[in-house]
Amino acid sequence: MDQSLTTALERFADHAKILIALDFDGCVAELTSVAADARPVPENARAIEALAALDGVDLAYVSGRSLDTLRELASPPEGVLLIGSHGAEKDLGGDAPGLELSTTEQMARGQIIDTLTEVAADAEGAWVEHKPAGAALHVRNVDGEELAEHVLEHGRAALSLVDGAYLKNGKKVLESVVVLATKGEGITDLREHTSPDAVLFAGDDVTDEQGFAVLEAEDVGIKVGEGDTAAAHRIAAPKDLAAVLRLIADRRAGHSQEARPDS
Ligand SMILES: O=P(O)(O)OC[C@H]1O[C@H](O[C@H]2O[C@H](CO)[C@@H](O)[C@H](O)[C@H]2O)[C@H](O)[C@@H](O)[C@@H]1O
Repeated sequence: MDQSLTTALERFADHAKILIALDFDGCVAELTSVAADARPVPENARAIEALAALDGVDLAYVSGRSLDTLRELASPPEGVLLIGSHGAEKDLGGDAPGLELSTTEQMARGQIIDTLTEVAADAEGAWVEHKPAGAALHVRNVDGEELAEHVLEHGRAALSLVDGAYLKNGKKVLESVVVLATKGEGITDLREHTSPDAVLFAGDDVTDEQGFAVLEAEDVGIKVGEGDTAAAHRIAAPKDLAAVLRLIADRRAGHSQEARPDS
């Protein structure tokens, strides 16, 4: 870990109340060719469990996955807050109703699924994930970069004819949703809900940039992997996240036996 990240994490860990918000795929879990096979890297899962047990720490997943899928794949410890569907779904621990689509949105979602299913039928390896607010066209298993990009382009063109379909690009995936929401809005909701002194957000994909965009001076943004980013810090891969989380947990556990510096 480079010194600037270590210094930022130590400063972050010393705040009395912190929020740690984590993307799932490509951040807590390695990317997999079968989307349903994604699971937290075991060291990351252990570090998340350790943090969840500490006072003054709120943990959250901020993911493009649906809430149901996120719960199943991530198996978050009790009390972890969940933002799903790129901000369109929330579980902040209360009785708030789940995502409810209007009749128009339901029709648009149906058209998105039909449109992407037709596109995928033309390309071996492509498949469509049905999601609460839309659908995702996956091309990770399409043979060849050029063909995969062509399938995504076909999807974008076909979706341009669907009223109310908003597009989100990701890693080997084109998502289309009927509810406009972002991870930035999700992180802002989490900040309002938990009132932390500082927020850490880590993510690997294009949609995570909207999360980094809402971070403030005391916050820490960590990009996982390669690519342009607004995050101030970077780690190479999901397996490197555990060291980040452990540093925070160890420093806070150490301080809990003495007075916390800023409390
Ligand atoms: O915001 P995230 O938690 O990172 O979720 C983003 C999307 O992740 C999933 O797709 C990605 O991960 C798959 C498993 O590693 C991989 O096969 C796929 O190519 C990636 O795009 C998920 O299937 C989507 O629904 C999420 O929106």
